[in-house]
Amino acid sequence: MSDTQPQSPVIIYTLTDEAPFLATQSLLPIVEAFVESAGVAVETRDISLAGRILAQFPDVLPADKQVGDHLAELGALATTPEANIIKLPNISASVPQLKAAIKELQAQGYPLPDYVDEPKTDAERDAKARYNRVKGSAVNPVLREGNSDRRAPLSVKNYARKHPHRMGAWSADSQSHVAHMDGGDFYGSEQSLTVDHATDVRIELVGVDGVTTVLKDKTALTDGEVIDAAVLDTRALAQFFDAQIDDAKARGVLFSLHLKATMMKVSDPIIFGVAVNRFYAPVLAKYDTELMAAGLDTSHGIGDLYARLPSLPAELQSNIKADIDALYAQRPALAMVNSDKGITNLHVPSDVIVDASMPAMIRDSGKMWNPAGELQDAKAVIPDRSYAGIYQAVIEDCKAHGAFEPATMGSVPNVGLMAQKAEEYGSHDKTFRAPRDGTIQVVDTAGKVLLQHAVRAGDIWRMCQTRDLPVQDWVKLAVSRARISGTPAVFWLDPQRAHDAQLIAKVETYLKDHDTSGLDIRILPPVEAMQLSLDRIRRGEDTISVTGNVLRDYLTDLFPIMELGTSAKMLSVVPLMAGGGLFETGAGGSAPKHVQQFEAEDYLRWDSLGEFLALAASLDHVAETTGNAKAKVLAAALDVANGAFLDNNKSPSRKVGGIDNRGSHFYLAMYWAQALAAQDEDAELKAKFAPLAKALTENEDKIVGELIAAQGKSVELGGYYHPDLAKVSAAMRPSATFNAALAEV
Ligand SMILES: NC(=O)C1=CN([C@@H]2O[C@H](COP(=O)(O)OP(=O)(O)OC[C@H]3O[C@@H](n4cnc5c(N)ncnc54)[C@H](OP(=O)(O)O)[C@@H]3O)[C@@H](O)[C@H]2O)C=CC1
Ligand SMILES: O=C(O)CCC(=O)C(=O)O
Ligand SMILES: [Mg+2]
Repeated sequence: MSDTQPQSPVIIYTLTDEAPFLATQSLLPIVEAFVESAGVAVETRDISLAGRILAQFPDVLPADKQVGDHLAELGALATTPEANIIKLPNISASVPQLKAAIKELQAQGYPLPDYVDEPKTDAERDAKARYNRVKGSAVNPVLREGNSDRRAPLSVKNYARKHPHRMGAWSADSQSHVAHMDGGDFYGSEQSLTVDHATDVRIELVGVDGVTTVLKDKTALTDGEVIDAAVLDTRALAQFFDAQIDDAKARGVLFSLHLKATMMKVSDPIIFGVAVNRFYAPVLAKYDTELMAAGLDTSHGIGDLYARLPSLPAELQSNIKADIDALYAQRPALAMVNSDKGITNLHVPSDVIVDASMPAMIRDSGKMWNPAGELQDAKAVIPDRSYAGIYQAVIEDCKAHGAFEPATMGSVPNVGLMAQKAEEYGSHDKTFRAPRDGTIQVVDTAGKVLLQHAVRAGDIWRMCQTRDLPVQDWVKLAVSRARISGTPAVFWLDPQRAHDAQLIAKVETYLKDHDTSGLDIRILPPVEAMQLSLDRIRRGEDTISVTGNVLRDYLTDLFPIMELGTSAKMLSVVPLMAGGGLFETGAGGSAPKHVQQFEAEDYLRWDSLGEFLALAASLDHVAETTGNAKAKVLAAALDVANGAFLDNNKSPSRKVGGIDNRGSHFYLAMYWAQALAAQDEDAELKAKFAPLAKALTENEDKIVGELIAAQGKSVELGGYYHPDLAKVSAAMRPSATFNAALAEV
């Protein structure tokens, strides 16, 4: 870049999946029309599941069907000061989702290889290895080169207080509870240490048979990083599930399993599979030979059994189905994902994801849907003790004091340790299912054993890394948020946990690097931190939660869902350690059920407020880092527009006939143009947007009429994972009047 020809700042807007992707086809043309007036370029990059799959096969696809590896490109960009990325939620694919996406792409004429569960040839192994790269949470860890700052902006919090969402009432005799193991879990077996110099380690299994197998030959450790390892005893896990199945039956509550099989893509599908194996044990044992021959893999859910049934003789199929139905009569009822369609909690591992599923249960009086389509008390099974206790604390608090009140409750923003694949969410390449009995050990280049566990075949062992610079950055961010907001900040760390004990030492050291005078900064074990935060929100007081990567994920759905009704309304900023900015939109997912509704009735319920907030933060970042005064004016006007959007309650309503996502985008554009026309800081922008403000204001009824007239019929998008762009764009921009007004800018 030369001094004479400065490149214009670039905002990267990501193209993802499902509801946020659909919404983008309506919002992006608006964003472009506004942002380019500040000399800021908006570019897109495709990080959708389909895009990520295609990017793995440049050698297989014909030239006209090849796509670049946009994720790798953005991952590199995130480590530079120029990064300014708006990241929408994307699918973290389970294997059933991955297979469905591959099938769809093949049907569209992409000559992709199949995903073979048990590859036999080199070509099959190569294809599976490539597919594994896009499986699970494959995007966020690559882009998150910084820690996270998630909170409800004041305007959003005020809106929620003024228009409180409905919270299900809680009764003191609710039977709902959390069940976890008492031993044999990761929590109980964790070992941890801080390495005092950079080194490489090897992970190996020394078998009781005397044979040593290298599980991962090299992992680079940096000076001062914390490493830990833990093992989950899968036999203890199976016994635990058996006991919980019996207990749920005895108490007459739903059996419900809450894991993060998407993000914890190696460990949690195995745990999920053990639960499926135990719940359906009598049927799986009876037909073991046939089901194994059919290729059943229960870590993909009982849905995998139904998917494989067609390959069996008709009579066998109906016998298996009848036996499963008979088993349901003896088992506790399962919590349902979709009771109309008979989709249970154990069908697909990506349907029930703990960060969103537990808050939804707490919001609904501690109940979940039963097979009859009614709400019922549930046993929430969260096997590992590391984080299960926090949910039990919330349940007990609701039983004692009733549901939380959005109109009066305080807020719990979060500062989360996330950078450089911190903690469990970076452990996938170091997670193994023990192939044989023996000892798994972590050995450095000098031959010293740093960590070791005795394992039995089938146990799940994992190692995590937490680098030092991210910890320093996290402590700094926590102090800065506490200072700016004047709010107490609590580090949720458990001295009984080996890993947390190492972090506590670091936090105590690095807090001394900052001026903390007058600040209330504490370190508390998670359950106590939860209780303190709950007591305070009931009094209307705010408390910053400063947490590791997993609690960051859990708490930033839990508190927003209680406070705001949804995590879509969160501001979610990742100040990148290299100086760039990553602006995530909301804290939730991609809401697949919204797509189903759109296809059925041309109505998109997705709320893009998270995108609006991210865009304002991204423009602010442009202004701060490049001195672009027009970007500053645009950002300030967008803030005003977001306020008007909330005050006038223009979020999508839930049903056909109200304004949906597209209508909400029109209102954002109108308020933004009005705010630009009303400001006097930049005459050029004022002149440019005054005509748009006038056109949109005068045509409000006409445009809303056109947008509502489009609703109420089915829509065909030419694909689910890889829809036809022209069809989506046409469906998402049905108002000719609005489109024409935008085109004038
Ligand atoms: N950052 C990312 O990339 C993330 C991606 N995911 C992915 O999203 C998918 C679904 O995950 P799940 O755990 O079910 O989480 P979701 O957040 O998608 O679902 C929970 C519920 O949150 C509400 N919700 C979330 N965002 C919005 C929005 N913008 N507008 C309106 N409602 C919203 C809806 O609830 P209601 O109907 O009650 O209003 C939704 O059904 C998975 O594929 C997962 O991998 C998940 C989390 C983060
Ligand atoms: O990456 C994912 O799969 C989910 C991310 C998530 O839930 C979060 O960051 O809150
Ligand atoms: Mg989350």
